[in-house]
Amino acid sequence: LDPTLSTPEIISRFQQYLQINTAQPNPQYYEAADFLISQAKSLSLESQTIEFVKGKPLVLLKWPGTNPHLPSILLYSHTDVVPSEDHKWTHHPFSAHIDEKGNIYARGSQDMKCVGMQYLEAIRRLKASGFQPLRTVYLSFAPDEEIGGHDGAEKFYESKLFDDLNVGIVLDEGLASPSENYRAFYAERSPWWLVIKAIGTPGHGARLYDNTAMENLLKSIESIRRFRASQFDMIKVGLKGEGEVISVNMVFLKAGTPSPTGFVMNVQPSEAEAGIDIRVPPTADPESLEKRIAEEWAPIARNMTFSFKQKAPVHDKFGKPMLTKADRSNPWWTLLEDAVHKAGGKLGKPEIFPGATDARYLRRRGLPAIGFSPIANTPLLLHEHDEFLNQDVYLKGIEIYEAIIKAYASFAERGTDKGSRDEL
Ligand SMILES: CSCC[C@H](NC(C)=O)C(=O)O
Ligand SMILES: [Zn+2]
Ligand SMILES: [Zn+2]
Repeated sequence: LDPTLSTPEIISRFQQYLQINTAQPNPQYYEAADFLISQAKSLSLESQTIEFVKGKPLVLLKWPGTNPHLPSILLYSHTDVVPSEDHKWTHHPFSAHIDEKGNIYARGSQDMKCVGMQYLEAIRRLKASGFQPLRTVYLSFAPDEEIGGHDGAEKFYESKLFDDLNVGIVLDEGLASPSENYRAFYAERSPWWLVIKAIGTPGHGARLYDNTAMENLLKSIESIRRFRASQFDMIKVGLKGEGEVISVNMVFLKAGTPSPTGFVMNVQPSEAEAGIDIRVPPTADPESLEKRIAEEWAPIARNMTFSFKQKAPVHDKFGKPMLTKADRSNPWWTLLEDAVHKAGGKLGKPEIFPGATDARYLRRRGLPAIGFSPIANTPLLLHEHDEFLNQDVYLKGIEIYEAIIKAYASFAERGTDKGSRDEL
């Protein structure tokens, strides 16, 4: 038996990848790229490293299919991870320590170094079994997802190089599921990062008068809170899923007249500002939200202005909601669902990803992507302390990908294989 397929070696390779410190803001991208290329060599995959931006390598691997005319499969992952407060972890976040339960502790163990390595391990098993892909399978390991993907996925998906890959379907990250059902995502919400600013008449802290900046801002905050509650209620009563409502969360408040000892206590300030993280589902009407912001949350009539730190499009470049079909009219969805079942897994109802992933830069072009991380029976710990993945869950995920990649790479039909929009 091939020793590289033994459990200790599989787990050790995962640990090696986890131990490379690719935390923002200073990810060791070249160490990660070297490791991935060494993995590619051991699997006889073709590899190239592309730096759309210097110092930020994207590693692209290729397993050529026997029919290069068919659209290819892209297995996508990002190599960077979010920072961690090391001293608050039970085990150091880059130790990849395995405890007595088989839980592997590391930043990136769920988000999403697991997925990147599972793709490779699934290919290792498929190669060992003698499987030959009909369609070409690409793997991309991209930088900077955690800081918006502008120097990674955004440039990659808009490149001529990407067009030349003739990609038919992309798999990107999903989320861990605490139940036995895997989660799969057919869309995501668009981040709108809004800053609203009120100005008003400054004055003595003891006076009651109208049109202060604080009062003006608080009126907006009240209105925002009512809207937030109305959205949250739809989740609470089970009418909508987490990704199906517009979420609105205050992330900063800025006001006051600074002094060397803190804030001046008896002056009402002339300016006050709030930052709001808004997530807009693809099915929402962006124009009515824009109207709400301009008329209710930051009306000029109340001396308010607003600006966006980020306002990701809700619709694709054809003006359609950015959705990948998640039903049996999309063969890629059908193949995924059937493969997961065949490998002994269960899939929950398809969902809208509540946060942002690199897949938005692809769906923006009207192309299909499915968000999927084969992590069941596991608490959702992405970006949290003590992020871990159990080694049995990890190994099961490899089997799941083995089934998916086999099904995707063997899929012979063409013409029907664009899963995003009817027109394609
Ligand atoms: C908008 S860039 C930041 C991306 C980040 N993604 C995740 C998955 O946490 C987010 O949704 O905030
Ligand atoms: Zn991620
Ligand atoms: Zn993340």
